[in-house]
Amino acid sequence: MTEYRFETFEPALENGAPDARTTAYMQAVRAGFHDKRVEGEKLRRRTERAITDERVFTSVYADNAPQLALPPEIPVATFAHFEKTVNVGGGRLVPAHLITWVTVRPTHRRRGLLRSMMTGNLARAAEIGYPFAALTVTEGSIYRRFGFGAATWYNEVEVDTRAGFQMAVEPDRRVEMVDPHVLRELGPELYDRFQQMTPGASGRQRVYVDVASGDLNLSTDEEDLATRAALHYDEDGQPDGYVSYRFAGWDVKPATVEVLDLIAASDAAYSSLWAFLGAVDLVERVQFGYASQQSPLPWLLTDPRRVRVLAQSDGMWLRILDVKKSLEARPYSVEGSITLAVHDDMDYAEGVFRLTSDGENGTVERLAESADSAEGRAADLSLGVPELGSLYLGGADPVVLNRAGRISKRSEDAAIRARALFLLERAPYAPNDF
Ligand SMILES: CC(=O)SCCNC(=O)CCNC(=O)[C@H](O)C(C)(C)COP(=O)(O)OP(=O)(O)OC[C@H]1O[C@@H](n2cnc3c(N)ncnc32)[C@H](O)[C@@H]1OP(=O)(O)O
Repeated sequence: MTEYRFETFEPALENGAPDARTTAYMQAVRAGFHDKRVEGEKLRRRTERAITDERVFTSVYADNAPQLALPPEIPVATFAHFEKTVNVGGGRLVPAHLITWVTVRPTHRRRGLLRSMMTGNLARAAEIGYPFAALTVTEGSIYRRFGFGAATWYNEVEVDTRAGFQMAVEPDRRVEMVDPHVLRELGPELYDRFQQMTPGASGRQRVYVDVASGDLNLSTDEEDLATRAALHYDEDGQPDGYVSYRFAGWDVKPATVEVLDLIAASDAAYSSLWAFLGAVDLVERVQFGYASQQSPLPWLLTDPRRVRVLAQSDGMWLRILDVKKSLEARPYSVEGSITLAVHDDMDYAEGVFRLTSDGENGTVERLAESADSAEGRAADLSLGVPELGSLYLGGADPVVLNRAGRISKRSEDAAIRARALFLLERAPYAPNDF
């Protein structure tokens, strides 16, 4: 039987190049996601970004490799975690444990390596005291078993900008084109303002700035000279939003602009940036992969049918580790109280909890250790920890989850009361993966 060795470490550069352990890890991740090998300067830059994001790597090594097989220094499985804040509503930014770069080599899959890495990692996150962990997924069927539930969603949209594109309410159009490099500094500043006003938005990794500013084309790993950018200015002449985009090429029909990033720290910026995109000549279509599901976009246009949703995707999945901390961290906008019986196979969130809101803050009292107790049987709602993750930012509707049999209610109006309690000022949205 293969023996496995687990090692957790920080990526590092040595004499300007990633050290051997980091290089081997990065190559294993690339292989796990079917990406080309990267070497030299490109590998150094990728490693630098991981260091900037303060990612912590876990590698799993197999103890033996037959002749000609990949050498034992190349991990057979990888995992990474890092900390970023997540807006849990009302501009409250909570440090969260983010998980990424989970791969297992095909010849070692389904032997429990993901399970080992995940259970060990979540245990450490809970011990440190994170209220929740989060990840974005390649497949929707993997992470529920570890207690994660989808909590934010986004749409891939395309907008028909041919003749006749018209704004329903004329925006201020205080938009100017800029050298995309200005976003190296300005992009993160504007993103911070956007994050502050957007429930579900998490601190973003370095790669998003590099793409928005044209420093990185993800397909070539090189600078992208096709990147263009525009800023919106507020009444005082200060930037409060940007769009970064590229023309898809003359071979693409209809002529298309691909939005790389669109970050608006005001509604005026949002509508003026779309008005700008709709006015780019020789272009018939604008595509954006990370549009909010409940954005004002269709309402901005005289013809809402010009916005077509090409795909819907779940974004961030949450794993509540501490029910009391999580529910008390977020704000509430209505007064009320509800009891929740939460089932958690991994035990972190198991129990019966009473959430009471004064219309602003919530307090949580733990009524019983087990959801299968008498208190649990009397609770208003009974649900699994993944469903609690989905409800947490107000993104999933408890009435719908109840209809799907994913949560059960003990009192007639419990799901409707939960809906009102959990709703935040905006639908949760994060314009990125991690
Ligand atoms: C946060 C992120 O990084 S998302 C990226 C995830 N990675 C990828 O998609 C890369 C390609 N896939 C892989 O590398 C691997 O197949 C992984 C990481 C998804 C799974 O790794 P494995 O070591 O095979 O998983 P492991 O053996 O620990 O399985 C644990 C459980 O998950 C289940 N499982 C594993 N992969 C999948 C899957 N793709 N779909 C559904 N269930 C899965 C297993 O059946 C097992 O179920 P059980 O608890 O009922 O026994």
